[in-house]
Amino acid sequence: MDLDSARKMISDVDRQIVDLLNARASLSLNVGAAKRHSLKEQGSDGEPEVYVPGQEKRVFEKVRGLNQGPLSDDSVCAIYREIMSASISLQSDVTVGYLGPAGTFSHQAAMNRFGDSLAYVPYGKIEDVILAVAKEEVTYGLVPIENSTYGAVVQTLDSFVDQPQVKLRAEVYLPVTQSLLSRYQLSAIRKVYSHPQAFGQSRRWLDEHLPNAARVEVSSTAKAAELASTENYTAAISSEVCATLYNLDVVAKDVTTARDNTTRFFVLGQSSDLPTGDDKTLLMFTVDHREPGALCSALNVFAKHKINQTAINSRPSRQRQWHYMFFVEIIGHAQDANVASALEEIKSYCLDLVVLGSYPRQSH
Ligand SMILES: O=C(O)C(=O)C[C@]1(C(=O)O)C=C[C@@H](O)C=C1
Repeated sequence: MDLDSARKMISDVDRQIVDLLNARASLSLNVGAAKRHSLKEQGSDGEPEVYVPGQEKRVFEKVRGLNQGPLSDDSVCAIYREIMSASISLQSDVTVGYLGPAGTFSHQAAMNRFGDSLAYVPYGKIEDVILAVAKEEVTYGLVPIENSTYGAVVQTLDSFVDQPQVKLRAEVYLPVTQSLLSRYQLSAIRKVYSHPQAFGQSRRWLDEHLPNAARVEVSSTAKAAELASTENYTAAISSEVCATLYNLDVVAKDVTTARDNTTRFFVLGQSSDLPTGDDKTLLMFTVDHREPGALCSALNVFAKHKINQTAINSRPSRQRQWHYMFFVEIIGHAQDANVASALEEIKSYCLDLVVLGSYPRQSH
């Protein structure tokens, strides 16, 4: 086939693609209308949930299965990410809050999950993102919950204690590579800015290569890059995206201690999604520590109902001295029969129990 004929045929296919995209978009408007109608029938005049992670997971699985190439599955999914992003924005003006400024890993995770068609709102602190969701200032919020190298993000856990009404809607995994960014050579760097999590993930590299540089903690890795772009003899542990955004050089690429360094985020909203058959649930509770074995009795309830626990974290309760808030993640949806009965039973061992939400399990 010659060049002109190939381009002519591409142009014909483009016409069909645009028609099909718009046919799909019209159906998405029908979906939006149907959601509103069913809410009204239930007696609510609230706004329906536009972002439905369970349905998106089904769409991605479906298109992967349909794909015969030559496009890779990842390319097809990236295109579908944008199709569904546009579909969400047609149904409603959705805003997503994240820990800013632009270029943070939270920003990248939010863009990966929601695509280009939505409005993103940066906040200075994780607490402020969660508060913005609680006050319905934004439709959804995205916050980091744990890093595979450095562990739990305690600001997020503590903010759940302060805003227990927000609901988890989805989980997102993002591979994270930290780099040293600066306008200076390694030997000239006197001070390094970063977020405590990023310092934790690259401590060994810094001990070895910049043992005498002061380490100054700031609210995000993007903020660190912003500071390194203005202050003399400084550097930032940050992402390569920030090198471009803040006009810095990548002095050392990938200074992260562990390979496969990954951060997990939660998407927060006003409600959780319906069960998909492959979900996880995060609970938060305190137990009366004067009762011998109280925590053990509570956790045993899950074993009894054959429910797998995937994570446990604790934080000081900040209400009763030497009491702890436990965060337990289990396999299953709060509406699954076995989980619902376990939750009923566990209440008798807990001083307070909050189901923070259920969300479709994502591979990572
Ligand atoms: O099925 C829905 O609930 C939709 O809103 C449609 C749709 C899609 O375009 O496929 C769009 C957004 C949701 O997050 C999931 C799917």
